[in-house]
Amino acid sequence: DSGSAKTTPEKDDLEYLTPVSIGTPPQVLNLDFDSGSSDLWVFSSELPQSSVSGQSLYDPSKSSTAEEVQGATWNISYGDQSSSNGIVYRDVVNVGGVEFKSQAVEIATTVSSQFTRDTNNDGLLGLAFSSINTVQPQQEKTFFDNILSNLDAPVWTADLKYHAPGTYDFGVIDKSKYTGDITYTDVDQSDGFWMFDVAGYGFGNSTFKAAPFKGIADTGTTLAMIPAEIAGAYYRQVKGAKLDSQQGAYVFPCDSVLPDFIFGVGNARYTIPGKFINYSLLDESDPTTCFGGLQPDMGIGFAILGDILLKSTFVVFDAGTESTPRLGFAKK
Ligand SMILES: NCc1ccc(-c2ccco2)nc1
Repeated sequence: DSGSAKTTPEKDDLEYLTPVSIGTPPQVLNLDFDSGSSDLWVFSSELPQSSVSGQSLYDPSKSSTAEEVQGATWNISYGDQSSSNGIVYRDVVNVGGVEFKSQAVEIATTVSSQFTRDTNNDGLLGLAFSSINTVQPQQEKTFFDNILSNLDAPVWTADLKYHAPGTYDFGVIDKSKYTGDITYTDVDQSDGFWMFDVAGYGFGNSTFKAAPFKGIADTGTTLAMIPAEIAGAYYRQVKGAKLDSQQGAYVFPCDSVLPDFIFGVGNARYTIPGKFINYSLLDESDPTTCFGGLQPDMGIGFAILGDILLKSTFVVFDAGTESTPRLGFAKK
């Protein structure tokens, strides 16, 4: 098998939403594919109306193939302090033409206010490792893990774009989506993430610094959270940039010309255009102050390489054959 699904950015590329068919007859929900977590959860008919504001709801009672997983529950909280929890069904799930007949579909009975406010996001589809799936008492597998043995190649790929739709592919590496060679690097899955070594960085007129740091490839995070000293050095190149202590984030005059940011994978070098790093207005009411796409990580011990970085490349998430997973990066 192989398949391809179009993914569409919300405003400012806050997140990318991908249609997923669930159940019989198919109920289509737009999910946030998240390589930083491992639960497939959806807004559901079991939520109180006060928690729903326009989202599409999965209703298992309307699916002839839905079966409740008796006694199973789930409960997840994310780095942005959002959270959700509920109970578990199994049902047919189809992503871009690739189908799994008994995927754990975790239906939300509670969602935090951030999710309620995010009106186009109908839930998340986790693509990190199944070892951090939150279902109890028996952990469930991710969609990728479930379909892996049926895929023509043990991979999924992300081709995210700046302010434009992109694609998530499963089981195939589409040569039309990148240029040059793919540079692969080993993944340490011990924390359940796609964690790898960034070989170093560079920006503006500074030369590339071979100072490696660990990071996770996280399609479900908007920005790139990098070591604080690197973020500080980058914004010192931007006239008028400052660390907004209230936000704990760098802001700068919106008319700033931001330097490109270079990151290394192995011997390869990739460029995040400065344009991508001029992420958005800090506040709709102040058109002069903008918010950076590169921000300091919160000292959690690794960088979080989210969409700001990923959208500048074509990324291969490779489960590997002798189960040694790896990440591939290519220019595009
Ligand atoms: N990194 C996973 C993730 C994705 C989306 C969200 C989210 C959307 C609206 C509110 O919170 N939170 C965490």
